Amino acid sequence: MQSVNTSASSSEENREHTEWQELAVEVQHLHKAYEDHVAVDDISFTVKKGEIFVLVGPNGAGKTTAVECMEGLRKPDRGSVRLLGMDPRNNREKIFQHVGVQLQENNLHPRQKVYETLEVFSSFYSDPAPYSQLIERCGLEGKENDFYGKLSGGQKRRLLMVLALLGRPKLVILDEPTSGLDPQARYNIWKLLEELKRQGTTIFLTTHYMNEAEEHGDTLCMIDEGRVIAMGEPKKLLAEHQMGSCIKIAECPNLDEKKLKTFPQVGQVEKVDGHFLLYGSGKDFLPMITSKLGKEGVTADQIEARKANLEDLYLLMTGRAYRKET
Ligand SMILES: Nc1ncnc2c1ncn2[C@@H]1O[C@H](COP(=O)(O)OP(=O)(O)OP(=O)(O)O)[C@@H](O)[C@H]1O
Repeated sequence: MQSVNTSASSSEENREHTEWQELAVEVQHLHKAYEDHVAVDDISFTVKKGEIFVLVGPNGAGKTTAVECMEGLRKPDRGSVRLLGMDPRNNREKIFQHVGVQLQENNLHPRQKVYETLEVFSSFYSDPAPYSQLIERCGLEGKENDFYGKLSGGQKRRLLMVLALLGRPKLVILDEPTSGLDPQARYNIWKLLEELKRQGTTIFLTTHYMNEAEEHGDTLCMIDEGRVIAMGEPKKLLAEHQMGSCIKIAECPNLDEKKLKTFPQVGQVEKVDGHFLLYGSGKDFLPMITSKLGKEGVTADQIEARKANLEDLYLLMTGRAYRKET
């Protein structure tokens, strides 16, 4: 009897240990308020080692606050954060050696040259990555002798990315790394992040670009008003919400949202600026709906069909109107 119990408990411990070893980030019941304004309201998620985890949400949703709590820069009111098994507020030195964090733009001195900044940051690590390769990958070659303050916004952002990667981190935390970058720079940054992922680096980032989240994210976490509203693999999230295809229909006197919702295989219906958006899935969804619409007097030129995407889901879940910020 005893040996069964021992083995059960040790297998339980092993399971927990293995689970823990597979996690790069664990955020549990995180809560943070600024005076009486709750910015992060009881959010929990885990990031598996080696994945790209994307946090999205409207302006003011609480992403940066959550990221700053994760980085140990803000003290949560409640809840816990573990990065590679460590509390970021109590293990700053160790975390710094293994977790690459993208600094804010105003953290660097404008009169320091790019190469001086890189030299200083390299000296913090026992085995830094060769910065010449990283600046080339981030499109900053030739800028080594420029003052930081003279770089463009996009170049500054790319330098901050290089600094985050200098220590060969196991985990990288990036707040809107591709924001404000031109399409070529975005493409190159994603190529680099995908390569790091293949080498085993875990990547956590926030973005407003839903196409990037859909294309590169292994797991997506959507927050709104400080709370998690959807989480999972992008493709599975779309499937769960029956968002395979989107049919845009011009408004027509015979149709309303209630009626459209009764059509077969329809998951979601939205009325936007003089037309309806009808989301659904199933292999005969498009021909069936087109035929049903034809019977209601809708002509082919009043219908547009396309694949539904994560931006559709995001807009559906977070709404299209601006929120009043408090
Ligand atoms: N230092 C602060 N003091 C008071 N309120 C703050 C502070 N920082 C953020 N807030 C408020 O907390 C809420 C969440 O802000 P946060 O910056 O975390 O959102 P976000 O999702 O990162 O937004 P964005 O996409 O615009 O960067 C907002 O309502 C914001 O006004």
